[in-house]
Amino acid sequence: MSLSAKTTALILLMGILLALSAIYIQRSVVYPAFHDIELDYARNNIDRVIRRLDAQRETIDFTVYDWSAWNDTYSFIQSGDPEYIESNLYPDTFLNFGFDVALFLNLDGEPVWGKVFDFPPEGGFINLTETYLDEVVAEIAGFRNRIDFEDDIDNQNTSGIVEVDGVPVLFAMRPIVQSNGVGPHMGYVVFGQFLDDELISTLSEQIVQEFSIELVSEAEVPAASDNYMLEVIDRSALSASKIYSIEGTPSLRATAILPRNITELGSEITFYGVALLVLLCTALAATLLGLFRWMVIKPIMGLKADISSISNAMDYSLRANIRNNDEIGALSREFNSMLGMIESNNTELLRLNAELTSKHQKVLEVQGDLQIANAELKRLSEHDPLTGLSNRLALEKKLEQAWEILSRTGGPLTVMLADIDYFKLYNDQYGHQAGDESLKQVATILERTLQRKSDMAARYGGEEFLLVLPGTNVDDAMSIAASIREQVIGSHIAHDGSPIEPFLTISIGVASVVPRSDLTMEDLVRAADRALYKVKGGGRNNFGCEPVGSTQDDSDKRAVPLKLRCPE
Ligand SMILES: Nc1nc2c(ncn2[C@@H]2O[C@H](COP(=O)(O)OP(=O)(O)OP(=O)(O)O)[C@@H](O)[C@H]2O)c(=O)[nH]1
Repeated sequence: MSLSAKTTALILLMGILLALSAIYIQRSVVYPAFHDIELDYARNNIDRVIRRLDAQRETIDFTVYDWSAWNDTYSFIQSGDPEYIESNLYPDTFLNFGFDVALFLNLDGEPVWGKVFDFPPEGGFINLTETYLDEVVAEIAGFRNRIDFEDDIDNQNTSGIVEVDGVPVLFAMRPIVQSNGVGPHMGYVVFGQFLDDELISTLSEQIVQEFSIELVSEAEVPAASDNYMLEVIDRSALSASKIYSIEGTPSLRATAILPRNITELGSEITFYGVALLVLLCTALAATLLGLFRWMVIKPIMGLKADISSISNAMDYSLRANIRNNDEIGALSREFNSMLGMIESNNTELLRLNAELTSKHQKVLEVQGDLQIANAELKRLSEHDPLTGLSNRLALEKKLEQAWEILSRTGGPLTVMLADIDYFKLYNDQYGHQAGDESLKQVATILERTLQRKSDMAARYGGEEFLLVLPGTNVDDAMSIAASIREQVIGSHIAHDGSPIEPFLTISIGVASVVPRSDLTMEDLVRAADRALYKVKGGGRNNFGCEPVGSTQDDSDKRAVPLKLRCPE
């Protein structure tokens, strides 16, 4: 995985973690905070509704207070004078005060006068007295007992809500006293108002908060100490309810449906906040990545390209071109410094190598000289310096070798011992140096006559030569001996002192055998020597053969293979 990919993955991971953290904080901190504000707002609103209902109750109570402490009312409750009603309580009076119910009760709770009206929105009024008066009187009459006549006159009142044909009626009751506020109490004034949809709508408009009401009995009242009931309906609405109690008696449940503006606002803030955060993170990540690529990746790739080209060219005089004044630049400088060291080491190595090559060349030359010298030494150690033929040392090795091989293969081994006749006389007559020259001439003849590579001509003694012919049988050897004799004669090397011919002659003794364990090389050479001796004794300038035996005396007795028998 490249550095760039790793960095991208890391930045992405950090971005995701940041966004998740932001979402988590929004959910666990911001949302709950907004929700709490929303609940407080809901409580405040439903409290406003309750306060408005109570204000409505107080308004009715003030009016009742006004009418109950009025001498005309005091007289009316006792006399029942219709003049009082006609003068004061016509339907418009109800409308002006906003009342639907007006009752004047005697001390026993029976109505002296009472009316129930309904005022529809389209105008006019509906008289519901006959329909509901008895029911209203029956519902309200029991409230008289709540008035404490021992209390201050201002506190001698009661109010509440009763249900009339399913509609809540908010009312206030006070005892009727004289205008100066003293008794005795002559009866009760009750004014009431239908809490119908129209009135609730009017109250809602006044407090700019829609709400609804429903009657509750004490049994229905929830146990919650603050009587609030807050319930989330959905994402956009919240229901807030509260019990409206009058004089400690639960009477109504007011409910307001509130829009969840705060939550929606919080949701929007969260959404746009997270979106902005993600956007900023993305922009920041892209910027960081671009900077990282420009400041780190690009110089690294440049350094890598330089290293690759230097490595491929194997030219350590080249240098990396990154000149940054940072860690990568430092790396480049270190690399260049290393290249400098490699270059100087390389130069030194090349110099040492050239030196070694030169020394090696010299060693080779010396080796060549040594080989030549060795070869010359070998040649000198194995050859006679005068004639160039093999010397006795080489001859003995050759004989041993041939004897061993032929003893295994069963082939014949033939030797010839050649000796120049009357050579002492030659030296005496022509000088030692001329003798040396004639020796060389004879050696050349011998060497030229031998045809096989395995044959060898060696200088055996002063003017004596031994020829080794492995694998050559005695007949062929005799032919070779004849050839040598003739060639020596044919050379016409003047030898005036020779008693037999006026030129140089040679005598040759031949011996041949298939090597066996009961014979030795010495036996073979001795046989050739005997043959030579016989030739010398027989007049020289000739060749002859002798069979191989351990001694001269028993040589004739020794059985010799037929094919190796010397010719008669
Ligand atoms: N010039 C020369 N003479 C040599 C060399 N080696 C040996 N001689 C001589 O060869 C002669 C050999 O003589 P002898 O052994 O008496 O034999 P011969 O005179 O050849 O007589 P026969 O062998 O019996 O025919 C000696 O006089 C040696 O001095 C050599 O390297 N150069």
